[in-house]
Amino acid sequence: MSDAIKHECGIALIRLRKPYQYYIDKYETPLYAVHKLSVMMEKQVNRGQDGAGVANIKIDVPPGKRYISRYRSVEPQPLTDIFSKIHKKFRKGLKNNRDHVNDAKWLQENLAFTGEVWLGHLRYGTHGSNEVENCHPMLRQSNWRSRNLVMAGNFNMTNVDELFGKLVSLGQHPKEKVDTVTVMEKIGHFLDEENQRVFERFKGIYENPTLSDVIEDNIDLPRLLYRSCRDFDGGYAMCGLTGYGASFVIRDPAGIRPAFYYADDEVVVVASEKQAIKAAFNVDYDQITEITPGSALIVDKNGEYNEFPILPRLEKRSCSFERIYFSRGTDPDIYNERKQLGKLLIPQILKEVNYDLENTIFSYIPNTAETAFLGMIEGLEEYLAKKRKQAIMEGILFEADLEKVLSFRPRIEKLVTKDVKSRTFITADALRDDMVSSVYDTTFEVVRKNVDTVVIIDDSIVRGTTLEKSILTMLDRLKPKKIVVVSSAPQIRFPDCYGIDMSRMKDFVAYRAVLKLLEERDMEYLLEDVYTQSVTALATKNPYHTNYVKALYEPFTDEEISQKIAEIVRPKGLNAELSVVFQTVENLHKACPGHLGDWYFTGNYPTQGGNKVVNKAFTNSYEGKLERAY
Ligand SMILES: O=P(O)(O)OC[C@H]1O[C@H](OP(=O)(O)OP(=O)(O)O)[C@H](O)[C@@H]1O
Ligand SMILES: NC(=O)CC[C@H](N)C(=O)O
Repeated sequence: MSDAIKHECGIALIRLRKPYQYYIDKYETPLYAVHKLSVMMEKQVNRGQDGAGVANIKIDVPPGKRYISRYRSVEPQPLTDIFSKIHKKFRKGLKNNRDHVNDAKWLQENLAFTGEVWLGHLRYGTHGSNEVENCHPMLRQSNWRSRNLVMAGNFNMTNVDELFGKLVSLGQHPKEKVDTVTVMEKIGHFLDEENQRVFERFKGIYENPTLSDVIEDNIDLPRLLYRSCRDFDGGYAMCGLTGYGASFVIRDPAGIRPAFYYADDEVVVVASEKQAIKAAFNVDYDQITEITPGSALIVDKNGEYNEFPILPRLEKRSCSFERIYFSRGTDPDIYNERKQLGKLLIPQILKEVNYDLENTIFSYIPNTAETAFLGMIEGLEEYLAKKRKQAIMEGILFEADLEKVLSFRPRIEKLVTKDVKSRTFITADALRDDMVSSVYDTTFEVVRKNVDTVVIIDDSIVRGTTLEKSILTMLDRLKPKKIVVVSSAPQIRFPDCYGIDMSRMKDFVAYRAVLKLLEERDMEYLLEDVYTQSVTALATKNPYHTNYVKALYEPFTDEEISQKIAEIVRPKGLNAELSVVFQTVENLHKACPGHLGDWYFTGNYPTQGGNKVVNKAFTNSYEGKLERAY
């Protein structure tokens, strides 16, 4: 049994900018923020199904009263679990106090989850087990309000071990090695220092408890974030709430992980996907802004907000896999990009079916690939329109021929149905084989036996399990002459380490194809060369400069690798001819020009840590180790 491939997480932050009473009066409910946060989180369930958490901070609560509330859950439906608990708290609290239902002061004094600052998180764990203790938001508590920190993030650092080492060298004694704790401790350490710095500055001028307020007003969050994050190497959108109610979201300098925000005079909200903000607040898309890479959106204690540049920006390399598969496809930009991905594949597909559209049926593997399929059909229509024009321009003599040309439509069928609306990709490998083989169903009596070619598009082929364990055998029962599998993503060749947790080389069917090619062509010495180079580099102080693994792919063309992939995923006993067509990296960039992060396809990592991870992933695989590379 091996680990599951994991994804990124989802974040949702809401800051109420008006007094709590305002929302009760205007929206006639004390649960305005609860409702909005639950919608934002529901719309991001695609980003995390391992667990979830919600934290809430009340600003300006008198000493002795609780002001931080939090629920986390790893139940099968964590959001339902959390939000039903919050609702229950309200029901219980108001049971004998119905008169107070619209009384903000009473509610804030007597009930949890009535604060102004909200943080929600959906988790796909990448570090640490799937237990409630590892769910975000995490708390770093103190009796000094301004030293409290609540954190949640969508992140993966390539250098967590180094970061952990630095904490130890600072004299800390962390009780855990979970990456979220490491990152939070780092920010927490500098929050403590910042508190101390401001305290030293004002201690002779103000007396306690005024001094505490002065500290809160003078904490320099951009400075503290710079000091904390300058050593981070990875992809991240990290959210933090301070005990006094200021909040921040900092995004990595290459913009690898997504983060968007919207603000008006009532709220400031942040989410990993635009669609979550749109669904909860129904604002225009052009009012939703991307947080600038390397910057932090900071909302102060008074609700004033601003973006601050924190770290030197790197070339923008936002994750393209978000666009291809991961994010919700209802975001209009993503929808169009996915359609474009399908459309751009048309020349390769036509070639593969010998331009014989009469004997070709087009279909898709649900769910994500549906949009690329629509684009593919649009591309076919455009191709046919050109053909018709050409026929007319060239002058067709017989009416029947012209009729045929004009009325011809591509043959589109829904051949595959997915019975469960869940993502198999994130299921543990051992369970996934079973799940994948039973989750799809197929339509019979549409394909003309031994005559038709079936072209079927999927968004991506990673391990090839979906094809091998299910789709191909199923389609073969329809007795097509040939099956052409089309991937709207290029070949996934290199590990990801910035969010989508694909860290083992042998998981990738493209890598397995290359191993076979090397073996067949007596070129296995290349493996040894790359191993020696990687081991040598990893032993030095600077293992970051080269991705040696690229050299293994270089001797082969994309087509040779695709052909070998087709051989590998071909189930025993398959009768149809089989070929696999992948998107080119060039066309991927054309379709998603704002998201040029393509390291899993090209090996060009957006931060230096990536090269170390890939070399390590390779040496692990070469030595037969199953452990992760970062
Ligand atoms: O090559 P593999 O390793 O099998 O992975 C790729 C498959 O995994 C995903 O399906 P999933 O069921 O997760 O999601 P979807 O319904 O959103 O397409 C994706 O859409 C591909 O079909
Ligand atoms: N997918 C993520 O962003 C994971 C966050 C963090 N690495 C965790 O495992 O909890």
